[in-house]
Amino acid sequence: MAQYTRVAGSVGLITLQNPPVNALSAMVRQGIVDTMERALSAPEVKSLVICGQKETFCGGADIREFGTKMSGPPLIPLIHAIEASTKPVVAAIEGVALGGGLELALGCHYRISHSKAKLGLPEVTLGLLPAAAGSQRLPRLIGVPAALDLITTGRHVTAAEALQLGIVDQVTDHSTVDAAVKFALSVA
Ligand SMILES: CC/C=C\CC(=O)SCCNC(=O)CCNC(=O)[C@H](O)C(C)(C)COP(=O)(O)OP(=O)(O)OC[C@H]1O[C@@H](n2cnc3c(N)ncnc32)[C@H](O)[C@@H]1OP(=O)(O)O
Repeated sequence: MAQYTRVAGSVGLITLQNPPVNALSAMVRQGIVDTMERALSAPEVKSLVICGQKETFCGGADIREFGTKMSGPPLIPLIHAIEASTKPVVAAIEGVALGGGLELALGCHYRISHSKAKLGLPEVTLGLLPAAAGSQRLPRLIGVPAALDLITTGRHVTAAEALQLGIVDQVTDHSTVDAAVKFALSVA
């Protein structure tokens, strides 16, 4: 699921909650849809931050649901709705942003990463390609050669490399959520 709180007066904070890596289960996807709707319809909320609980952003699709019947809202329109949000959305990336987790972050307008975070599109290691528009958003953000490298190798990049490539906008050694909330206030 996803928890919604309002912080710093005008920032809607959406926290993904699905231990151990906040994977995008049906309940988490539904939680994102519900909390986004709540934040977008609240006039006092001017910008949003999406983070994961327990210092991990998101490990991607929930591998425990592989081979089960699809339920809950699909990921592609959900990420599109975030991208289309009239209120700026900032991803606060700690731990990992992998697969669908990075695709979710790529749909946000800005990404702030902790210095120890790892980001990547490891779908190829499962015999898949990024299917939630990561294969379009990543090349748009960092160019085709760098995106092709990440998509075809599935390698994880450090926060420092992600900053150098242009995947993230800022890296912090301190509280990523605090940095993302400050950033969200500045772009509201
Ligand atoms: C439309 C399609 C959208 C998206 C496609 C995808 O997202 S494909 C999936 C992409 N994600 C991955 O491939 C991530 C796979 N996981 C890892 O690489 C590592 O587990 C990770 C996250 C780097 C953590 O590594 P670490 O060595 O720290 O721990 P460990 O591998 O032992 O994992 C800890 C527990 O987390 C569980 N877990 C990991 N990933 C997922 C996941 N995606 N969904 C559900 N659960 C996940 C793992 O099973 C361990 O559980 P445990 O009960 O402790 O054994």
